[in-house]
Amino acid sequence: MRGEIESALGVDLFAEVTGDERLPSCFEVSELLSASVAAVASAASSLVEAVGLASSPPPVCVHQRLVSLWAGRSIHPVGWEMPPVWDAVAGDYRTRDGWIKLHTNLAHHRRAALSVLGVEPDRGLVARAVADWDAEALETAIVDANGVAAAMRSRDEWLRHPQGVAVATEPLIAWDAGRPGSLRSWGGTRDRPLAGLRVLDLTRVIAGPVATRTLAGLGATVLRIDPPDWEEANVVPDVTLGKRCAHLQLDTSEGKASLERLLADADVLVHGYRPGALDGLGLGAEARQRLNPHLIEATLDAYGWTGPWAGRRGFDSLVQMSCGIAEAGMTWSSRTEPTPLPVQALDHATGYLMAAATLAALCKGARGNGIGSARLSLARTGYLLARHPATITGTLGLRPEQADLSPITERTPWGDGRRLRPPFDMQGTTIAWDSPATELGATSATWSD
Ligand SMILES: CC(C)(COP(=O)(O)OP(=O)(O)OC[C@H]1O[C@@H](n2cnc3c(N)ncnc32)[C@H](O)[C@@H]1OP(=O)(O)O)[C@@H](O)C(=O)NCCC(=O)NCCSC(=O)C(=O)O
Repeated sequence: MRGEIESALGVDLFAEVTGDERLPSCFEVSELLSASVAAVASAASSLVEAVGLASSPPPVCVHQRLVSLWAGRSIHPVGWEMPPVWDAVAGDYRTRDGWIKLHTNLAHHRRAALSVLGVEPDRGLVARAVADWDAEALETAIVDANGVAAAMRSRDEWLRHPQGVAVATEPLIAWDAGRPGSLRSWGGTRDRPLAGLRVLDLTRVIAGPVATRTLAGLGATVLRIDPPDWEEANVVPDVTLGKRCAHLQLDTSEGKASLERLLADADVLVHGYRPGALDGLGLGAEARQRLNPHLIEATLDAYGWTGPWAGRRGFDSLVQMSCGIAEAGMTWSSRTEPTPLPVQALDHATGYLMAAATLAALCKGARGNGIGSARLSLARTGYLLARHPATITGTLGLRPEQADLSPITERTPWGDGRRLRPPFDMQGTTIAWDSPATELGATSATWSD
């Protein structure tokens, strides 16, 4: 696993991983997460050397227990509660011939699923309606209605499916051809290597936001943009740590002009709208390059960049259903219903790998080797994990102990909280977040107040 990540990234994974506690799974989930964070740590250390902040890459150390805990909830509220992870309808339902997962956390996706099923948002009504469908037919109908759902497939079925075939031929990290050019000097320090680096964040829910949260932990200024009506209450306290978050209506001329100004002054763009969505907003690759020839990009999608499902909306939990992970979990655990990974590991690993790819691209640029951008997908990360069945049964639960938590109280808009300690260390650098988690749209759409 480390070897594949190393060659995809083009950086030696020299970070030491400490601890051997593992999450329970039939796949090497904790190993995947640790290797992805080792990629971040190793690339960050290489960057410190590349930009002349140290004469050699500083030692880096990854804490497997903390990495695994970060894949659950990273904030531990004091006197308040995190909203539930799932809305009232989301979940696995029995079809005539198998299982389907409905992802209905976002209101427009819920409307799409319910309109296909022709029922009100009630689990019992949904279950009765789903039972009259075949899984793939319902999946297709919901996707055609711009919703999100995934039928449960076995790994063999996925490897034979045209999308599974396409994903298997994609690289873990697809680098573009690169272009000549130099980076703007952002003025990082040994303590905070990314201080002054501007990261524009057009990502949602977990995977992309984990990438930008990781860069913020190294000192980057991260500005996240969302449409004014976008809401992800169940993950916001976890993923907005260290970021500025602003609203922009990008399909208006003022909103687009604001984004163009932000893009022109950015160093990095991390995005996770569906492929083609930025083009639809008049901000396709050429336009972005014209606005900012120095811009490094890291992008993700759900199901890969080639094949019939390239462009399909998706989430980690759906990709796990499609690619055989939920079915393998069911057999392994002797349960009678789809059994996903104990955490949304495809999201977290893909997010860390996007952060690592950004750091590797900065390294390359700093060494005068041009400007490059990377593309990743949840499905390709899933393909990596599914080839690594666990040989040791993990037992780690997701409840942290006091020693796992930072002693500092984080003051959030929802109340005080304690954040997990950082999942890795780098000698001479403070891994920390300069601001607490915040509501979406809380700041102005500018690089500073
Ligand atoms: C997350 C999504 C499922 C959300 O789907 P959708 O709600 O249908 O969003 P889309 O990205 O397709 O965007 C819908 C449309 O809104 C437009 N759009 C986007 N932002 C704006 C703003 N600020 N203003 C105006 N319009 C906007 C965008 O251009 C699209 O236009 P049109 O193109 O004209 O429709 C999808 O973005 C996606 O599959 N992303 C790639 C994978 C990913 O990041 N998944 C979430 C992480 S996984 C995860 O965290 C998890 O498992 O949990």
